[in-house]
Amino acid sequence: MESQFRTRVKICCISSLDEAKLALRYGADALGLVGRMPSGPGVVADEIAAQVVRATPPPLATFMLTSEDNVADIVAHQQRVGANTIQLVDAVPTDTYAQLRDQLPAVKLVQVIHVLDERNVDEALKAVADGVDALLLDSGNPNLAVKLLGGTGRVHNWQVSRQIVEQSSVPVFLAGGLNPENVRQAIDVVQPFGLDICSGVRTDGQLDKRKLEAFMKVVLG
Ligand SMILES: O=C(O)c1ccccc1N[C@@H]1O[C@H](COP(=O)(O)O)[C@@H](O)[C@H]1O
Repeated sequence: MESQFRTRVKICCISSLDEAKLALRYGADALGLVGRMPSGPGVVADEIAAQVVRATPPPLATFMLTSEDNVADIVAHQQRVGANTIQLVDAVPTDTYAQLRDQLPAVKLVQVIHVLDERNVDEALKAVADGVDALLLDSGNPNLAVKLLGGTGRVHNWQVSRQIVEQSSVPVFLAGGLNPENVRQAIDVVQPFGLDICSGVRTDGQLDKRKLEAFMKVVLG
């Protein structure tokens, strides 16, 4: 993206209609609904995710996080939830994006890249070349025996993320360990299109109004 009006915010790990309303009241542009995962704190039942999707007005986005890696399972997940955006949290075969576009033409595709080192720059640019609508750079490690695909509460190497932002022709979201204290620096260093946050605005797993307000104040001014 050459320019942006302001940094967009996705509030992730939404677990109820009340959390969705709170996030939207404080200015969220998108809500994240975490599907079944091998690990992580943010999973919500498909029925609740579908309720949140139905209650979310345009032009706001609903991101369905899926760890499924075959097209039929991803499409089935989307049809249960109805989200307008699919966030693929694991690597998928090259032709997956084209097949998803055929079957779900109105749904946007966001590929997560787990930033470990500079090799992830090529991985990110390949996903762009293969046809994703946006990238989301998160912390985690998909190479572990039990995959760590997000929701870590940890930051990664933002210099690598900055390189990806500079070279990507599609919008890039930054995630991983963001909070009200470090988000200003994250924006300055990485200059992402959008931010994505889960644990940094939560207390004991619940969306925390004070942390959310503090986070949004830094981002939106
Ligand atoms: O939250 C989870 O349980 C989760 C599990 C597997 C993949 C992604 C998950 N959440 C995503 O992780 C980012 C970063 O979380 P955090 O801010 O570091 O806690 C979050 O925004 C979700 O997109």
